[in-house]
Amino acid sequence: MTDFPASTVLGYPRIGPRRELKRALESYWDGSSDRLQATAAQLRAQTWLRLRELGLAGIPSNTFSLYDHVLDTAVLVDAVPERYRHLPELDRYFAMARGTQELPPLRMTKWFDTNYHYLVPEIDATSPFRLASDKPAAEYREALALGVDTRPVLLGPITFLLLAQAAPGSPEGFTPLSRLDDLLPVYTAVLAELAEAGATWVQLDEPALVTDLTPGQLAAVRRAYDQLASAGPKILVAGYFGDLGEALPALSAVHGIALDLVRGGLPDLSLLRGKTVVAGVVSGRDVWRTSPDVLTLVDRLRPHAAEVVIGSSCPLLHVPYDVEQETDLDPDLRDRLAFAEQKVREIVALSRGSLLAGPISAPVPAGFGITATATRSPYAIRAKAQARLGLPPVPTTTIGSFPQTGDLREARAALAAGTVDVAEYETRVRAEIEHVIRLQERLGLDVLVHGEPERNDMVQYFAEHLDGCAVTRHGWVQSYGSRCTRPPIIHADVKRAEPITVRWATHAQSLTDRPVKGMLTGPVTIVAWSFVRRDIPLRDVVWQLADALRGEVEDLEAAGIGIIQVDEPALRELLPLRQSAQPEYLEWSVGAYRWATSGASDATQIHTHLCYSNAGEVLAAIDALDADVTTIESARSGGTLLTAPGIADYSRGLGPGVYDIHSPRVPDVAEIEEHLRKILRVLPADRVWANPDCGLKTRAYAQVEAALANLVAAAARVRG
Ligand code: MET
Ligand SMILES: [Zn+2]
Repeated sequence: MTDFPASTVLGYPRIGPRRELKRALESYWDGSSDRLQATAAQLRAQTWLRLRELGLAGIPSNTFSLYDHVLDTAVLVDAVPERYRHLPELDRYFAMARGTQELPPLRMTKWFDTNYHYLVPEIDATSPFRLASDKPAAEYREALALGVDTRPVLLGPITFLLLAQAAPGSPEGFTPLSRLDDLLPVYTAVLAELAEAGATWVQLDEPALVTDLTPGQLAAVRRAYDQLASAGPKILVAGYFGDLGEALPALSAVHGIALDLVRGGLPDLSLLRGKTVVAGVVSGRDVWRTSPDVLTLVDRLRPHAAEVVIGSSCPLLHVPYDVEQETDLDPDLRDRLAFAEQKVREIVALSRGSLLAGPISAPVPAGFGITATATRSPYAIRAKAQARLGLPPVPTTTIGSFPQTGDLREARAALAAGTVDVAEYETRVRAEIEHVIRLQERLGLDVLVHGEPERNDMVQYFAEHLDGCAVTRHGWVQSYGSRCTRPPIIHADVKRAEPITVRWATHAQSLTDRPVKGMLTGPVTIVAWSFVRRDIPLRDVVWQLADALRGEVEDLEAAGIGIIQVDEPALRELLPLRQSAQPEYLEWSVGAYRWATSGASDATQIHTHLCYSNAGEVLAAIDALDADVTTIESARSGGTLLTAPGIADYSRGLGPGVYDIHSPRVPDVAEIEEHLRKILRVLPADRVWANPDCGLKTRAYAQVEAALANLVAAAARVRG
């Protein structure tokens, strides 16, 4: 019995090979174009037809989203909070995604251990679910009209509910998963609609099944899939980013399972009997070529399953489109790479037994590992030495970046195109730094920043200046909505050839008497937001970066910079999905951070910054970082940090963000003041800092000036 196409991917990038979706969204939002839906349809068609042209047999649909697939699912099942309901359809969708001047958006957080962000659905105890959109069936029919019979993809009900949060005001102890039985009829209805439209297989994405589940949650998995398996189409459950473990037996009713064989191992093979198995052997999480050796895994599966299909380990959402566009990359490196398009070719070739071995591992010396232990003097001693900074109670500061203006982007493009030389470009950067310093002085902030105008991106900038890292020109990966990043590729041992940030920081400090914070990106974050070599352990790469940054910290200090921030927003992101692996990770990641920062003298104030944290979850690790001051996202996460157990005992400086920077909305003084007062009820005034949730680079100057003026005013009020 073989009825599933022989090769497939679980999903594909959707931002567009030239970021067409980004452009279409931005011009829709600013009202300059109404081509959004047309562009979206074009991108979908282009993807289906391209995948077919590449010879892929099983082509997915409904992997497209105007903003986020979790948000799409909330809209699909009508899990729309009351406050957005008065808005017409598309405005409502974007209000949930981005907020409006009146309404904050849904909370946003990271999708498992990736750098993709999803919007967190709010589920209450009683609002009925109903099928409120025909997006999956409409996209299925759209593809069919082009002659492509696709496999619709839905976010599975378990992952949807586990990622959701209880709506504000829900009864004590309420969990969204308790609404599963109310939700399943809606899924049954979508599946029936898809069957009716002609779909034979439907893929349900359930990455939450690779995390630790309680017996009650596992029972919910079984209940859900026992029911959905008979809804009409055949069901393929995709559990990616790890091992399905205990969840696999609970999926006994479904027709097919997609296994992530890059992140996870082979499961108990007896559980695959009679099933279609998609062998996810081509990695959707890195950019390295696949070896034909992976076919040995496929051979191990074959005798146990009804059929085995070659596939990607996860949706290809997290890799760029096409390595052929990277004409500037060193050809030896490029030969070792595969982006989405190349991965599809690999999958097709593997399914035909014709994948050739290519250069795979790095032609570089083996990495070195550092495992030094590093400590600074006790905090009390440091705090005394740092009193020289003369800061007021509740000092005001920002997280580092100021708006990246069109001028700056133009200057960078001109530099890349060679129409502006380095000297001219740097003159413009210096002028921008001066502008940012003057603005902060005018606003009355206490600890200033240089604004990061020289950085296109907080990770890429360091990758450009470190040996062993390469950057791409077109390798964009969606981060959220219209936002993309170009993850660098760490392909060899990392070394710092010369100081990276010192001249920008010292220029900024030369312009003012107030302290300027030096600004570095931490080792874990650089690794989390890059594609990393596979031939040495991740921890060794992190430690190599930590050693390079340690040199930079020492150089900044020697150049007279008294406050140095080492950002680790991705610390939690790399936290292994299974609890059993977390302590080891935290030990080496925290150790690397301390190695990077512990060369600083007592009088130098070390800051760190975290976001997307569910900070309560990693409070012990934050504490172990031993930074003098930690600024952290809080407003956007609804202030949950302040109720985290142990928060009152946190003994060093803490700046829970007082407003969300992801939204264009300007917070007023009273709102910020209220946030600060809440913080001050939990923490003593001599440890509290006033700052936004995160950097300001995605905002416009008008918003930033207004918001920071209100921040300074609010801090002044609480000081009194
Ligand atoms: C995602 S964390 C950002 C930190 C960085 N220093 C900034 O302000 O942009
Ligand atoms: Zn941040």
